Amino acid sequence: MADDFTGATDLATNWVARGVRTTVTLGVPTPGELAALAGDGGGGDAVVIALKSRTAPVAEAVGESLAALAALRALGCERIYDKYCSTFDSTPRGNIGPVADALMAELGTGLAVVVPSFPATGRTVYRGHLFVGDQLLGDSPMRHHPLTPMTDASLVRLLAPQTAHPVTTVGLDVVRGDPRALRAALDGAGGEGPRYAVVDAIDNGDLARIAAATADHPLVTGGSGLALGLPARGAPATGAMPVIPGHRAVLAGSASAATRGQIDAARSALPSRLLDLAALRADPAAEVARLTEWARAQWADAPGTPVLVHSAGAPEDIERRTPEGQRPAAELVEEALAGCAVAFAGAGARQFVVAGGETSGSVVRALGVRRLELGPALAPGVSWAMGPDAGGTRYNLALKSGNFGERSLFTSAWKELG
Ligand SMILES: Nc1ncnc2c1ncn2[C@@H]1O[C@H](COP(=O)(O)OP(=O)(O)OP(=O)(O)O)[C@@H](O)[C@H]1O
Ligand SMILES: O=C(O)[C@@H](O)C(=O)CO
Repeated sequence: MADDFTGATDLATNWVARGVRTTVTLGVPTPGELAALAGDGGGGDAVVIALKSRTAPVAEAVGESLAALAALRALGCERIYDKYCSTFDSTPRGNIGPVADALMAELGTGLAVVVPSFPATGRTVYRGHLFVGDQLLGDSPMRHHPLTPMTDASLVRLLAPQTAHPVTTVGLDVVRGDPRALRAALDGAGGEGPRYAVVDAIDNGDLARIAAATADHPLVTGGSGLALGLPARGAPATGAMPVIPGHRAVLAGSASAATRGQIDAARSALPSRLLDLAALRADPAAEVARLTEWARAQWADAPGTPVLVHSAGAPEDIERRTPEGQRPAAELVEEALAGCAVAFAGAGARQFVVAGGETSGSVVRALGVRRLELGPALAPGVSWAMGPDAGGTRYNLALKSGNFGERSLFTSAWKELG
């Protein structure tokens, strides 16, 4: 299970790359959807349930995660991967700790590894500290995140306030040493109550060692990198994803540095609009209608051209304090981009790149898409996918984590769709 929608396709991308046939469900499957998944052979070798729980109230995040666990068990899943952000996005109150505590209790396991490392995207863990490229997490642009500013890099200090269980570390020397010593360090059978082990990993070889040592663990937690540690089961398990013809749009509600770079690179090539927070506060529906008229005009002028709607081209666009008596910008932006998705779909858009996990959650829920099959990969942790809404209208969706992808992604992604 993943705590946001881009995280879900990120994990699925890595499993698919290792030859694991993977289905993504958007939200906890209903009994009917579970029956359909079971009928399709359990959805493949793995199922990822995408939640929108990263910034939800703690009790809601725990409740949704336990519901996801029940659904996965009903499908016969024996090993659970609790996927959170590779930059450990959370607040001192949660939700990473409370969710993992609840999963450990439910699964009756004595130890859960904590492995945010994802070297292909620059996330590495050394001596229990999380790096983003060359910077410690707390010095990286993540310190300015609108919802979960990350101002420390010590995973022990970040996790400890979120859980009553001890948080221990396993150093790179142990990871790279005798596999029996690594297994022993990750043995949760001590009987002293549950604990966490933050495990160092700075390359994919380290992740493979950790994956081997935890192969019989009922629960692992981390970013998606650990999935790359699985032995490959053959060629990447992408099916032949159908390309759904229709207009194209990029909806970027991520304010992360990589997304801002992608917006900057795309603005000279694509027609673009920055969301106007004042106009959204005055009349959100009218603003979405204006954007839709504008998009229609762009598609009429240049069929096949993607339009770009974004909420933060520069750090100054990020509203850090909500004006007295007003709705928070994050809520307005998510609602507006979800509204654009529905209205653009009504105008014939079928291919969307969506940037940001919370944003993707809002957009995909609004479109009513509940299940995705993965297609070609666009970048580490990012793939095209295809999913239908309740009425059977199908979409190609690339749900891009805020900090993932090359600068050119918003213009280059479309090549994969022909
Ligand atoms: N200009 C802005 N001012 C304040 N908040 C904004 C602004 N633009 C976007 N936001 C909000 O910031 C949040 C960004 O979160 P989101 O998860 O979508 O992106 P991200 O954190 O960059 O991506 P990911 O979680 O995949 O790393 C959203 O709730 C969005 O509505
Ligand atoms: O792990 C990551 O960095 C991403 O999948 C993510 O969760 C961003 O929301």
